[in-house]
Amino acid sequence: MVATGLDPRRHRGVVFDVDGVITNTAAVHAAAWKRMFDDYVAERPPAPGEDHRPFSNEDYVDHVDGKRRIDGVRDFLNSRGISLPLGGADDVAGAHTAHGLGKLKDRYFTDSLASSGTLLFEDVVPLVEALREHGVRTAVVSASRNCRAVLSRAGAEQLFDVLVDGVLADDLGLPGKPDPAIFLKAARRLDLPASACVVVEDASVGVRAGRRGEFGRVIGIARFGPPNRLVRAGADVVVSTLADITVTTTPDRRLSEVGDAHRCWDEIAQRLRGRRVVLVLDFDGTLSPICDDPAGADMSPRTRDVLQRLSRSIPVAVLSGRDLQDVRHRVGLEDLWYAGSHGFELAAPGGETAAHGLGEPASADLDEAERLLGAELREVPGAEVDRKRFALAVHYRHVEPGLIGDVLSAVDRVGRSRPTLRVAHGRQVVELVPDVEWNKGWALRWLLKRMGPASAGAVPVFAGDDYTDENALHEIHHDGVGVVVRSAEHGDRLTWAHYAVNDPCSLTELLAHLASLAEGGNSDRS
Ligand SMILES: O=P(O)(O)OC[C@H]1O[C@H](O[C@H]2O[C@H](CO)[C@@H](O)[C@H](O)[C@H]2O)[C@H](O)[C@@H](O)[C@@H]1O
Repeated sequence: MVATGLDPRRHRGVVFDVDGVITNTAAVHAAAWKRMFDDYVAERPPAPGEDHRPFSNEDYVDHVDGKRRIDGVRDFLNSRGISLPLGGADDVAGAHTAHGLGKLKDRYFTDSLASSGTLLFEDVVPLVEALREHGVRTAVVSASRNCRAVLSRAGAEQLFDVLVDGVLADDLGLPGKPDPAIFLKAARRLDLPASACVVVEDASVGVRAGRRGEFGRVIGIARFGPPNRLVRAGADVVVSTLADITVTTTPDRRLSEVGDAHRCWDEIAQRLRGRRVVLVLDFDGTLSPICDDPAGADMSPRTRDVLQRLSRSIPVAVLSGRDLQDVRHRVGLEDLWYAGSHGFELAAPGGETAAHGLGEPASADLDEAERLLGAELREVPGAEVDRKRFALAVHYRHVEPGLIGDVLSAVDRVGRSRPTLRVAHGRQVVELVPDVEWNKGWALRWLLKRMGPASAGAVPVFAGDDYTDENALHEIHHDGVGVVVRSAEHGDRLTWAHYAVNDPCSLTELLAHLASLAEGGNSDRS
């Protein structure tokens, strides 16, 4: 299991499940279920097709954990071939109906709650305080109708900004997990879109609900067992304690301090071996060496071969600042995913394109900026205006040093005068991009969600060279492997990367090792 980071600039809310995530009550629930089911099946006369073995931990995890009480009764009994009338809310505890058994379980639970010791896990308060310091809002969500009582016993009733519990869910007629309704209600009460919220869950049904609700990130927490079931359910990352979740905004290592990826290959291979891997790569300065003419950039045949080979074993995407069709054409491999304009649009293997729409409102301002800057910079020798669908780049690699300031201020002025645009910088290039919360990091997650089942729960590996790539390196800092391609232009700047290579050629050789690893062959370097 790994540590993971939340970035308050994009994760503006965190929605926690209660039992097993913030309170140590999963075991109390499990014991209450077991006592009720074991007594019931022991008394029930044997019948063909029915399985009367005692209720186990696996039964708790597979059929009951995270669900509404009535769904838990029904799903467990179904799994044993036992059918029971549903009954009604007025049934007495212990009546031989789903409602009656549910009520009995609830009585056992509330009786043991009264005598339980400390309920709040000790890693909860430090994380909630760190989130609050960074302005991240918090919610608790539970299918349990006892949620308020549990929080009160745990002394945590006032800790969170929003509470959505089983009582409210029933009043509103919200379906239980894996339907995401209860999580979406919490996001709405936080005044945030689901994409800006993180779900933290210990139950498979809850992880599935987070995914179905398209939350920004779904963190599984497996406090007492292996992470696999949560990974299978679609968790982006699985931690073993909330202390593994950090709230961070700045990198703390320089390019010179990051380990050479070739020398650290054994360590990288160890992190990736036996795991599913998704590879996302920047293009200019990463796959293709930087050259004087942006139109002349190309990948070596060797790099193309290695990418082709990789794409046979793992999903591979190229995520570029270039226009989508431009980068697709330059790489020229059909089986890859492509994202262009810094991830404002993408193409699946075969070419079907999609855009998430965030760039559209900026289109008219980009057209106007293209017209204005085209006219103004025509007189500046070497300045080159390069329009992509959702960005406008101005290259100044060939502008004499004394005039570069003029180019930068012209772009800055035009950008500032257009409400939908902002300025971004790259290698000898300044760009106007849609002024929305979007960058290569968000684009990387967007890609991963669309790359199909092979990318769900996989370890993301990303390589890039430029400032804009740092957003993607940051995004995967805690659950992936990030490689930066060093360059003299970038001196010794800070980076989120875990490893570095010296140039695109060296990256290609690293990717060749990755291909061997993905093919299951001997990936050790000779
Ligand atoms: O995200 P990327 O794939 O790295 O694209 C970033 C920009 O790359 C290109 O410009 C850079 O590469 C050129 C060719 O080597 C070089 O001449 C230029 O100075 C670099 O900035 C591309 O032309 C831009 O559109 C991309 O935004």
